[in-house]
Amino acid sequence: MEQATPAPVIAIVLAAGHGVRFDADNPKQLIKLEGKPVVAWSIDAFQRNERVSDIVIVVNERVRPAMEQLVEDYNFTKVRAIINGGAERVDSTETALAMLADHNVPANAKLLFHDSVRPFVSQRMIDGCIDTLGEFSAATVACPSTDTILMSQDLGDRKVIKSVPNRKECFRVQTPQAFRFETIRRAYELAALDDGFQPTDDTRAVVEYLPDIPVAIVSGSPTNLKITTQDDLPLAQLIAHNLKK
Ligand SMILES: Nc1ccn([C@@H]2O[C@H](COP(=O)(O)OP(=O)(O)OP(=O)(O)O)[C@@H](O)[C@H]2O)c(=O)n1
Ligand SMILES: C[C@](O)(CO)[C@H](O)COP(=O)(O)O
Repeated sequence: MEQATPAPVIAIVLAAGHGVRFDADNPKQLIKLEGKPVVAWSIDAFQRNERVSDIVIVVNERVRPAMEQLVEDYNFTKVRAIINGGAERVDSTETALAMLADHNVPANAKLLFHDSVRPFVSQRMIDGCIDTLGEFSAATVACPSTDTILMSQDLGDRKVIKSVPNRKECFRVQTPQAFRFETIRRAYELAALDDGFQPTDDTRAVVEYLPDIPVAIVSGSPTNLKITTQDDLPLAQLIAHNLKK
């Protein structure tokens, strides 16, 4: 009997941002933690996972030379392509989707989109995303919110509270965000018809444009932090130090 070919598992590491909130003159994806660039920590997690078959890195022109060099230096053998992203995160995702379609990646491929600046993604989270795509066609890593979240609105020049969602139902979204290729491609096709679409993550495209598709939550961790501003550095350095020990 013919065996069905297993779906490829492709990690897409988004590293085309300019890090304006961190320091636009010092790309945060390349700063070193315990001597290793932030993006190399991220790529390494997917390189080490035996179920991940391929890695695509999305870059901008400024970081490209350093990225090409570190892929060689760290012997990241699963990296199949380093492609140019776009102006916003959503544009970088779209570029990756177009490239995968051009390469005839099958519709059932499992795609894991990851922020290059979340260097401490764990094997448990990566495996959790891959497993969850056996049951759901969309999933995201997220962490229960320990703070109560406020929805705000403008009142003149002040922000005031509009509503207070139940904290027990609030999560802080992280990455990886995982999808069957056909699902995320369809969501982005629909989103492309909407001029106002400017989400900060990929799950939102599914939530808004494919409302019948549930997006499963995979348990995240506060250590899977995103390096966004300089304030995140001391904690990132501490985590890196403890992981290296
Ligand atoms: N056009 C963009 C914008 C962001 N990203 C990536 O998406 C992740 C999101 O993190 P974020 O903190 O928003 O990164 P930046 O966009 O670089 O930061 P800023 O908004 O401060 O400029 C990062 O790994 C970033 O490199 C991307 O690939 N393409
Ligand atoms: C995708 C994300 O990491 C989820 O927390 C985040 O939304 C992307 O970064 P940004 O700071 O919101 O642009």
